[in-house]
Amino acid sequence: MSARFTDTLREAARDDWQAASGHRFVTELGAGTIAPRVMARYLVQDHRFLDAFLALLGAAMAGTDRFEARLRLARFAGAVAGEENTYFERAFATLGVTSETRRTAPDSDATAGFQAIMREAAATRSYAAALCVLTVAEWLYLDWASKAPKPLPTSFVHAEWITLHDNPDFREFVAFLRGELDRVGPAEAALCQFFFGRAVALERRFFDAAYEGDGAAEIGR
Ligand SMILES: Cc1ncc(CO)c(N)n1
Repeated sequence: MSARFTDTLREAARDDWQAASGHRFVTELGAGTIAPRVMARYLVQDHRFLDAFLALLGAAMAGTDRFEARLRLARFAGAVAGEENTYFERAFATLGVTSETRRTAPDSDATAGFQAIMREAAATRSYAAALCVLTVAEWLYLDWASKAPKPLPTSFVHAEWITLHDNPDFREFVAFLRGELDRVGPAEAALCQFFFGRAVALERRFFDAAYEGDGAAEIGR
């Protein structure tokens, strides 16, 4: 039995994948022990990630060769723009993150790296390249979220960040992305390896960044 294309991509990025999905951030989130300033710093950066992510979804939507795929991507974009975005607003209010902080906190290197790779993937006009970055982002989050200990932590700030990435619709969307990448990726295998591997490394750095910046970038308490 030959391995799926997406399994091959993940295997090639194995070290960074495991470091990200087993990151301290994930462990502390699942236990509900994460420091509020770490969670706040992460969410401020992730809200910016979401902006670039939506733009990349748009590129995939434009680039796909199938109507069914365009519909699926569009439905997901609706969920991200809707319920996921309101989570951020409620979490910022609960954590006491002001609009001033959200506006003025500098981009972390990982955030800037994600914005750059997403723009780069969109600029290739390759559906496969866009799919690689989207697949890493969603599959890796499903991976750690589905392993979170039960019962979930009591604060919605923690619990909802887990359930947003571990629910039947999200699971089905990851299966869709993988199926699409298995279908169109092999024709552009080298390009896919290039984007997939860098995106996994950025996921790891993105979690690292939540624990850095106890200086000028410090927010919260
Ligand atoms: C950095 C990052 N990767 C993946 C996801 C899942 O969409 C997210 N919200 N943030």
